Amino acid sequence: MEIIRANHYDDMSKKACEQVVDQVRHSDKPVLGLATGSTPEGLYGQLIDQYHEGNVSFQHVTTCNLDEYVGLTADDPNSYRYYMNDKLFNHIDLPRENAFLPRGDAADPEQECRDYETLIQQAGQVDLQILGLGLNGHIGFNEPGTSFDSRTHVVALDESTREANARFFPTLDDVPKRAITMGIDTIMESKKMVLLVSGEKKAHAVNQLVNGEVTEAFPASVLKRHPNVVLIADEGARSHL
Ligand SMILES: O=P(O)(O)OC[C@H]1O[C@](O)(CO)[C@@H](O)[C@@H]1O
Repeated sequence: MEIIRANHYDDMSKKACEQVVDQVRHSDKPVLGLATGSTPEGLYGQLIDQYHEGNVSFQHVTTCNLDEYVGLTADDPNSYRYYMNDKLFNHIDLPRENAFLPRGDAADPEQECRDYETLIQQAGQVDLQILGLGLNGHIGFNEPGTSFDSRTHVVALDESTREANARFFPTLDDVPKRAITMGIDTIMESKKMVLLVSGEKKAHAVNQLVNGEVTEAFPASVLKRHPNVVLIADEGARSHL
């Protein structure tokens, strides 16, 4: 795993933006795997700036997001579809029909998982996957204990994850209890991964990732088995290394 040392959050976002722009410029039909949460917001802001400055176009890009809450519709402000529209898709020239997330309001979430797997295969596999890191080592919504062989599936969210994400909802009770997430094996099929981590509160998780063993108890540790992973971590996130 290559570690790129960023000074601070904006620097991390800039360095991640360079990776994405490079990928988009040098592929005919790039497939980007995208993530939500607070961490990639700066990256998305930088991508919008690059687009407005005429440095990159997304007309030939397909995107597949990692996850979505079960039960939320696309127009629910807490859905990840809404987040992606608001933070990125509404501001760039990505054809909307090329922007995929699992449908949180699908009548049959299990079937939606199977359909999403098919969709990723049809898109032609993810060239570059953006990842954030949960405090407990989760990637996507793959919580500790998730099999490394997992494909896209419905998960029951850890209480700690619901609490961490409660800041986006009116109350903790409003945070959905289930989500659809790409599985770990699905994520590992990406050709390249860029893991973004910022801030001292993630320093413990970064240390466990870099120096700990590969174990299903810490899902992100699986990334050490992938040949092409870049960790972009700012000073706070690296403070326990
Ligand atoms: O970037 P944040 O908000 O710290 O979240 C880290 C990870 O947790 C999730 O938000 C899920 O809880 C992921 O989507 C994200 O990658």
